[in-house]
Amino acid sequence: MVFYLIGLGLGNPEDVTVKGLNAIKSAQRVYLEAYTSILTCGKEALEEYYGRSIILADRDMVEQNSEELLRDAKKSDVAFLVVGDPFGATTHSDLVLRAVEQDIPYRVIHNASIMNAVGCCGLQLYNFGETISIVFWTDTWKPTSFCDKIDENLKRGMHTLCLLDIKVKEQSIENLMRGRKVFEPPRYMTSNLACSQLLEAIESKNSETGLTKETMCVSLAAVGSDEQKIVAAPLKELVNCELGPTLHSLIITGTLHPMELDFLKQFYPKT
Ligand SMILES: C[S@@+](CC[C@H](N)C(=O)[O-])C[C@H]1O[C@@H](n2cnc3c(N)ncnc32)[C@H](O)[C@@H]1O
Repeated sequence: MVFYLIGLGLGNPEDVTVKGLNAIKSAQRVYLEAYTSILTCGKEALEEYYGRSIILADRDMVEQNSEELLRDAKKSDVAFLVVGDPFGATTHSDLVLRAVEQDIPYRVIHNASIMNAVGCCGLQLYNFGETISIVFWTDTWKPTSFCDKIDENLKRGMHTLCLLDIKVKEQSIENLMRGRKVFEPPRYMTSNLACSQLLEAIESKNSETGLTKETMCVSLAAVGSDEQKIVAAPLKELVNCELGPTLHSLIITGTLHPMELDFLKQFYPKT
């Protein structure tokens, strides 16, 4: 039988493909990968639309306990659902390799990913350089290495897609030390926080080259859903723009083609 990796797309339960839905309906067990991305509609809305109950698969289950996931996949179909595309940003290659090792046939059913849906702001996908991740800073840990990657992209005139950190099933140091299995509420980084970390990073680097507070950036919220919102402004202004519900992504623009610029104008903040 088959281990299916099925992309759900980005917006609503209806974004699943017909092929994906058929595989979900025929699978004996259905898992939802629940730590690299989310659909804001929640698991219940998916269950209702698919007519199937869904088991949430956290990072531990996928990375440490894949036997459970792949259990019986030789005898019956198992579906592993991933928001976006199963190979968009987080590739889940490990899981596929474990299925291959166990001689379990697998099939991938693709869908839209944030990696290509960002084209909705009018920037050409061809003009993007390396994608980066911006992580939540702490009081004592403020990595700025992503600035070098942004500068590398800027030198070549390329745009930079910044994926923003997601923290689920985090434990406070205190609970961890006491061995208590109590988890913090999930956190999804907003574009405002990403912009403010970037501004602080620029200041700490004290450099006038590459990324500056004047650089034109684009924030995208809830792409693909009815709440989708896009705002384009210089970094120093974008930090204060309200985007609405997460998930958010941020783009630092490189050299803008006149048509890209024209397209972006519709997303300038209304004054
Ligand atoms: C690991 S990546 C997503 C991988 C997913 N498999 C895909 O193909 O889209 C997760 C990050 O992508 C961005 N993202 C995902 N969905 C988004 C959406 N609908 N709107 C804006 N940003 C999104 C956020 O920055 C989020 O933290």
